[in-house]
Amino acid sequence: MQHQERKIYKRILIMTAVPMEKDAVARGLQRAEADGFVVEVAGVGPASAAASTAALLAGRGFDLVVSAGIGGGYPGRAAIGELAVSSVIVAADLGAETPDGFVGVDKLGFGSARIEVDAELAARLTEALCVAELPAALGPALTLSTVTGTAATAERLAALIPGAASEGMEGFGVAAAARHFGVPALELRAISNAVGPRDRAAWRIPDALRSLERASTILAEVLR
Ligand SMILES: O=C(O)c1cccc(C(=O)CC[C@H]2O[C@@H](n3cnc4c(=O)[nH]cnc43)[C@H](O)[C@@H]2O)c1
Repeated sequence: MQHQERKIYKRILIMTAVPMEKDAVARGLQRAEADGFVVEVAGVGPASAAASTAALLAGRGFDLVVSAGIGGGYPGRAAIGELAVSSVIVAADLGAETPDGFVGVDKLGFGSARIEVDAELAARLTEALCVAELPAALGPALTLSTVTGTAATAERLAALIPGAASEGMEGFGVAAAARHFGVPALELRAISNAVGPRDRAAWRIPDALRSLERASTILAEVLR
């Protein structure tokens, strides 16, 4: 097996989209009696997330940024109430629509829609969550500006990004800001809904916030 270097992170910025996610993360960190963490609200969507994260990273000495919140889970990969840890963060709608379908920026040749994460940390966090009886999937975390609301789009995205585990609206924005400052990023989603046909009544936001709180305790323990 290839040896993966274990990096030590001491100053960690956690970006959530909304205050209720920030509060859940803060409760989890408090239970772990963690220090070195700052939790902030980024706003909803990749642009707001990137701008807020960049403003916080400028000159503040953070060495890891985590995008955390509730999210959609891809069927068969992450169920409601479970967790999803990013193996890579992907801007899934960054590209061009053509008569033959969607073409991503990588293929178009103007940048990349993928931001790599610290693979060793992602694997270690996923394992620690599972050991704590918080089922967690390790896989691509997709960022979209529009929440997926049809089976056709969910199937297209799952085929486009094999192994897609979660969907959110901020991860790539947070990670793009982190990359700009040379800081590694990770995404952690607590699943509130299945990615697929829109069924707002089936969303389980309180359950996902409870999972996010528990996962934040484990995140602090893993980073300690
Ligand atoms: O449509 C509604 O009534 C509604 C009410 C509350 C929240 C929403 C959202 O769309 C929340 C977006 C927010 O949550 C994340 N999120 C949660 N599930 C997903 C998803 O399946 N796909 C993308 N994003 C999701 C997202 O990161 C935002 O921060 C709607």
